[in-house]
Amino acid sequence: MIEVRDLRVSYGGRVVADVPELDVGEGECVAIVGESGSGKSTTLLSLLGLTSDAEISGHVMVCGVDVLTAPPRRLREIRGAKAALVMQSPQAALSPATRLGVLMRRTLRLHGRDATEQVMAEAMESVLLDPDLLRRYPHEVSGGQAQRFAIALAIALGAEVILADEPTSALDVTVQAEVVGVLRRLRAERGLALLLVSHDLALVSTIADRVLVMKDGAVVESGPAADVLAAPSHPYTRELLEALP
Ligand SMILES: Nc1ncnc2c1ncn2[C@@H]1O[C@H](COP(=O)(O)OP(=O)(O)OP(=O)(O)O)[C@@H](O)[C@H]1O
Repeated sequence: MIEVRDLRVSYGGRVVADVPELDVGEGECVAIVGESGSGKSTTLLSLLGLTSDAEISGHVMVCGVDVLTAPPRRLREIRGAKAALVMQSPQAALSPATRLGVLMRRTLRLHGRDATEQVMAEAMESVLLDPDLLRRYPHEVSGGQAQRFAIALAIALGAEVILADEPTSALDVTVQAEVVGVLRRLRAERGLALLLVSHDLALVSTIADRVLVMKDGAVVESGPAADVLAAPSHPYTRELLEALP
């Protein structure tokens, strides 16, 4: 689903992300962790060609598309459809005067998909949301429901990969668990691949198969999540773990 080799992203000659290898297969979850400014979001965004001012080199395949060489038309085909981006604050991205159902219908049509009540209801049910919520405005749902709606939108569009940037850090702890539960379920039931950016190692330990630890733009450690989190080999990873509450 995602295959990255020797990815290097720079702004004004300064390398902000240098990722030698990153693979996410069907049904897998890989997490990129590291402190603020370490290059996590830049890495994620560059996988969808969303770093417009950056100089980028390397090889990036996402859902069969060679992202760094593909024409814009090919990139638009995967963005938001096969590969969906889920951001920290979904409510900020939802238009305040548009009901959720209207937004879902418009988005489906924009991507040339059927927007039947059944398709929309199934997408809502896949994230454990009542389809009746489609009648509500964004301010009438909770943060956790809005985040699950963002995931439902991705599912309705046929997403095979979700790239999630701090998807739970704007939510309180119990609601975080709901969102993580939904993501786990989608992996198991639909083989959804998940690339997760987070600074929250407790969250990562509950969902990720593999972890990449970034510091100052470089990958300082990577491997199976259980190994990296149980016995970190790099001092920086140990520091991150010690900083856990
Ligand atoms: N458009 C841009 N122009 C110039 N520099 C940028 C741009 N976007 C990001 N950077 C720089 O790239 C570096 C990595 O930023 P990035 O947002 O990827 O880090 P991060 O690990 O995701 O941090 P956070 O957790 O705070 O989002 C930072 O030094 C940032 O200032």
